[in-house]
Amino acid sequence: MFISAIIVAAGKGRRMGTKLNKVFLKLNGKPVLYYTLNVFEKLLELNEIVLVVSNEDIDYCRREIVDKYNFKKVRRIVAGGMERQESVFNGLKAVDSRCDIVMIHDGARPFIDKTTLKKGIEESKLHSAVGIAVPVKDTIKVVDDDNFVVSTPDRTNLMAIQTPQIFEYRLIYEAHLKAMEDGFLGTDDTVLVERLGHKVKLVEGSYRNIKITTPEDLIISEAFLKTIYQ
Ligand SMILES: Nc1ccn([C@@H]2O[C@H](COP(=O)(O)OP(=O)(O)OP(=O)(O)O)[C@@H](O)[C@H]2O)c(=O)n1
Ligand SMILES: C[C@](O)(CO)[C@H](O)COP(=O)(O)O
Repeated sequence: MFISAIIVAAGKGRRMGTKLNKVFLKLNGKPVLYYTLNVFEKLLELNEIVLVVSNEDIDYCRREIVDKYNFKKVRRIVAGGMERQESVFNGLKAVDSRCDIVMIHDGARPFIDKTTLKKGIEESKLHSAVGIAVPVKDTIKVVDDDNFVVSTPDRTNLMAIQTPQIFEYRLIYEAHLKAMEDGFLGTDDTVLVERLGHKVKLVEGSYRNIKITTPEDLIISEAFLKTIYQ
C-alpha cells in the first residue's frame, strides 16, 4: 500500500499578523514547519511527502527546511493557490501515481503525534474517508448576523475537526474535482466527500493538535514544546 502525505503551508497567515509567514516562525529555534514535517518523516508507514507552499517560498523552503533538516521523504515541493482547497488540489495532482491513501495535513499543526497518524491510517483502511477530531469543550451557539442566539446545539454530538484527514486517493481526487466544477469552497477536505454523499469517519485525536493561527498560539506552542523535548 502506497501512502502519501500532503502538507499544506501556502497560506498567508494573516490572523497571526507577522511579516514572516507563521509556518516559518521559529519555535525553540526551529521553524513551525520543521516540527510538522519531522513527525511525518519519521512515520514508517509513509512513502512520500508532497509539500505545498507559496510559489515565492519554494526555493527558501527547499534550502532552509527540506535540505537543511534532511527531510528525505519530501519528494516534491509545489505551489499552492489562493485558497486552502486549491493548495490541497495542487498537492493531490503532484502525488506519486502509485498513491492508494493520502493524508492531508496543515503545515500549521506541528503537534500532531505519531499515534494519531497510525490510528488514522488504520481507520482509513476500513473507511475511505477519515478525519481526526476532538469533542468540543465549549458550549456552541448558533447566531444570526447581529449575534443574537438562534439556537444552542447539544454538545454531545459536536466534534471539532482537525487534520490530518485521510482518504482513499481516488475518492478525494474526485471530491475535489466535483467541488471545483460546482464552485464549492469548503474549509476542510472531508466536507467535499460529504457532498458526494459518502460517509466520513471521525477518529478522536488530541487537544494538543492545535492549528497555530493567532499570536497566543505561539505561547501555547512554546509550552507544548517544553513538555515534548525536555
Ligand atoms: N491558500 C492557502 C491557505 C492556507 N493554506 C494552509 O492551510 C493551513 C490552514 O490554514 P490557516 O490556518 O487558515 O492558514 P492561513 O491561511 O495561512 O491563515 P490566515 O487565514 O490567518 O491567513 C495552513 O497550514 C496554511 O498554510 C494553504 O496551503 N493555502
Ligand atoms: C482544515 C482545518 O484545519 C480543519 O480545522 C481548517 O478548517 C483549516 O483552517 P481555516 O482556518 O479554516 O482555513
